[in-house]
Amino acid sequence: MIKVEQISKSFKDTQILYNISFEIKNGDFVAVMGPSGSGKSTLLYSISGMDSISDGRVLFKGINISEMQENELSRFRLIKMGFVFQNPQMLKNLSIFDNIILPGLVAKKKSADDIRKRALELMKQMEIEGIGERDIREVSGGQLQRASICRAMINNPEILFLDEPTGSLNSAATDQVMAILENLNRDGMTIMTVTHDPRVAAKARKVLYIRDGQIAACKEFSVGVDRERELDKWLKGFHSRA
Ligand SMILES: Nc1ncnc2c1ncn2[C@@H]1O[C@H](COP(=O)(O)OP(=O)(O)OP(=O)(O)O)[C@@H](O)[C@H]1O
Repeated sequence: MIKVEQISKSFKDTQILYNISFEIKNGDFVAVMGPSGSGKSTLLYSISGMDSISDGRVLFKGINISEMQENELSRFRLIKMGFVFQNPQMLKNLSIFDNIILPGLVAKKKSADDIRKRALELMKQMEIEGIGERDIREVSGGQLQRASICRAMINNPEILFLDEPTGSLNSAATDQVMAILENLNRDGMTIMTVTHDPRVAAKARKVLYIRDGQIAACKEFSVGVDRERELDKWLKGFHSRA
């Protein structure tokens, strides 16, 4: 689905990403791990076109998104990609429900009725049916994050990008978000998430370890293995080589 070809990224004179290449296949679940400041978020934003790249290219189903003009790219992102951040970026003057449907109304791909139906379906799936009319300050962090996932899914994107989706959540809320991601991926959603949490990464099928702006290692889990154990072993070995 996404081919990342030798991308580099600099902010002014500082190079952050070096010559990164990899592929995200349809239905993949990729977790990006690595030390703080290694370039994980920059990688996510560079691949998704939220940030420009300095070199290389990103192909989304063969389309070179690195060459798109900003207005074309923002429409492309709105329709094809869903985004979830560590701190849910919801509008304060809208209810939870209105926040969820907003990208649907902006995209105008479906009628307002269909968008509302889709929102209700998603809220049911994420088990937050009852909170639609609430203000965003009247729900828990976990509920708000689940609402952000609904919002990210409202236009039926082809890929979901998440940046530390559980970073501000307690352990129960983290479990719920992890279960949601696992279910979405099982239903065919392609997912790429940046995470510090090995439990979240263990839900992925593939883990990229970024160090100093490069892919230092990549782990693909075989079917049926205890992923948490495998990942723990892999990360320990990796840290000892560091
Ligand atoms: N807009 C920006 N302008 C300049 N430098 C930036 C910008 N965004 C990120 N950086 C720098 O790029 C480097 C990588 O940042 P990035 O946020 O990608 O790291 P990360 O691996 O996601 O870190 P963390 O795990 O702490 O979130 C850091 O040194 C950061 O200071």
